Amino acid sequence: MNLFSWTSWIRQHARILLKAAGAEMASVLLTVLTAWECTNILNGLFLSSFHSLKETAPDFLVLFLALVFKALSNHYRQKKCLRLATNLLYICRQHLHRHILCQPIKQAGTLPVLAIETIDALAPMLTRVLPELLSLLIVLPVILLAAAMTDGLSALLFLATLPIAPFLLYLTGQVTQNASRREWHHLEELSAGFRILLSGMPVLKRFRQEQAQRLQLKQFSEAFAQSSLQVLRLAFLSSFVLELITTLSIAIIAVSIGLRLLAGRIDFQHAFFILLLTPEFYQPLRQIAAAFHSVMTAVTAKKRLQQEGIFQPAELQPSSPAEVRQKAAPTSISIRSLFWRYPSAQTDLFHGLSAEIPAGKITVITGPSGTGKTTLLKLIAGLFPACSTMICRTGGNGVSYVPQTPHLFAASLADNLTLFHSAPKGPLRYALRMALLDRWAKSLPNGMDTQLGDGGQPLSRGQRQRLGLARAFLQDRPLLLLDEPTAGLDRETEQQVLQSLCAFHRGRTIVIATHRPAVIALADHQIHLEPPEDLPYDHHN
Ligand SMILES: Nc1ncnc2c1ncn2[C@@H]1O[C@H](COP(=O)(O)OP(=O)(O)OP(=O)(O)O)[C@@H](O)[C@H]1O
Repeated sequence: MNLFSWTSWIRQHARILLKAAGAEMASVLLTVLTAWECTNILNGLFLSSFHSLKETAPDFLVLFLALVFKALSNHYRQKKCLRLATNLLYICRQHLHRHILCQPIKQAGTLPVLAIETIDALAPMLTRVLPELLSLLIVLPVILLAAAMTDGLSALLFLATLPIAPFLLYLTGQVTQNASRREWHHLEELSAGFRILLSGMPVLKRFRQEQAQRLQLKQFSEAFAQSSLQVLRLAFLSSFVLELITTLSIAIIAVSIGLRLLAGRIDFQHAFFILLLTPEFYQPLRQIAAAFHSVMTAVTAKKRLQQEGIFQPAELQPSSPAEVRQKAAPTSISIRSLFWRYPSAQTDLFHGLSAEIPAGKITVITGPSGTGKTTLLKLIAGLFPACSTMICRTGGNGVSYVPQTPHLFAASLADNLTLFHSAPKGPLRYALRMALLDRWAKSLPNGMDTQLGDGGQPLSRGQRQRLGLARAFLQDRPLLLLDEPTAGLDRETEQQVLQSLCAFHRGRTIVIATHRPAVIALADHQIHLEPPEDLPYDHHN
């Protein structure tokens, strides 16, 4: 994954990063202003021109405003970084889910760790480290410039002490990497151990062996605890060393200023100004050191996700309905000598099945119950792994599959329709109208924001099916696969749905598994499946 290939990542999030960088720039300029005002006030009150507090009032006002605006810009920058992190986690989870649905993950025991711990570990990288990296890039040059304009020697000392901390970070990073990798490995072992234990619990209980497993689980958790402690120890050590280095650097600069102040080679106002800026200069480095553990964890987590093959760089953008809404050539499908059986079955469901699905036409798959209509649709949709030479798709990419009972989430109607993507209102209304759900949606007290219960409560079976259809209309892909789309509908509603399908099908390929005569009558092409005794068969209409 190129999440941390900075060039592509920065390109994708350029706008939000620019806003965060703008806020950081404002914040550092306000820091310089605050330091200047502080020195001005102290200088005025104790050493020179001002005689009363009243005369310092304008400086106090500027100081107060600078502090307020600095807090606001910090808050704004933090908000932007949080948004980046949320976005990143959303994309990561989306890829993980896609990965799980497309190809089963080899070691199912690692799944909870991947889904929860590994992906969550990426967040602090953006919420804690990214703001500090931004600071590093913006704060350092600005403060260096301010120092150079005030006192050249201090600026030189800043420059000389600066590379020590990153060099140390690099060295500790090398050491910590292995420890962090071990920590993840033990966490995955522990999770897999739990999973196996839970799935085997009925058998273990029957043979009264459940207590015997405690020892192994104990070993797993101890190994994980040890490796976590090792990482924390290293992280603590690296933070301590960096803290020490930055404190020493601050001390060197403070001593140099103090000596020159005593010798009269620098005036109080400038010396105090530099002294106030010095901790600010090293602050981003200290923060990065404090978040060093998060960095190491995020780097290892990223590698772990890459190893699972969950991310491909080009796939990083979420595919929203709007993005998929592209005009592509309708798909044609060629099924050649398809052999297929469910892993748990004794016989082939398809034994040398051949059929053609022409582009831009409505094809129905018919046949007695249990002959594999649903399975064939799933194979075409790519939900089951089948050899690509057996089912060959040409034309536009993108499939919408509407199962017999579409899965509905305990979420708003809009989210159920868009599958949690954002979509403009126009296409949403169009999709609902095409699925004959527009009047019903309008009658709802909260319209599109109405919350549905788990499994789509309180929608009727027909409404659920039509909501599945509305999803497909919204996705607008060149190949539409429908499993019994009118099974729960009365004749009149069925006719209306079929009219919608006819209107929608122009330029798209539609494949419908059905028993209903009205749907069969609509088709341009038919594939009839026979029960397995009649094998082998060939279906060209
Ligand atoms: N997950 C599964 N594991 C094992 N066998 C399955 C699985 N799903 C379906 N089958 C079997 O595969 C055969 C075909 O099922 P499928 O649902 O594709 O048939 P269908 O023609 O769509 O049936 P219907 O018209 O009743 O919907 C059936 O014998 C079914 O029992």
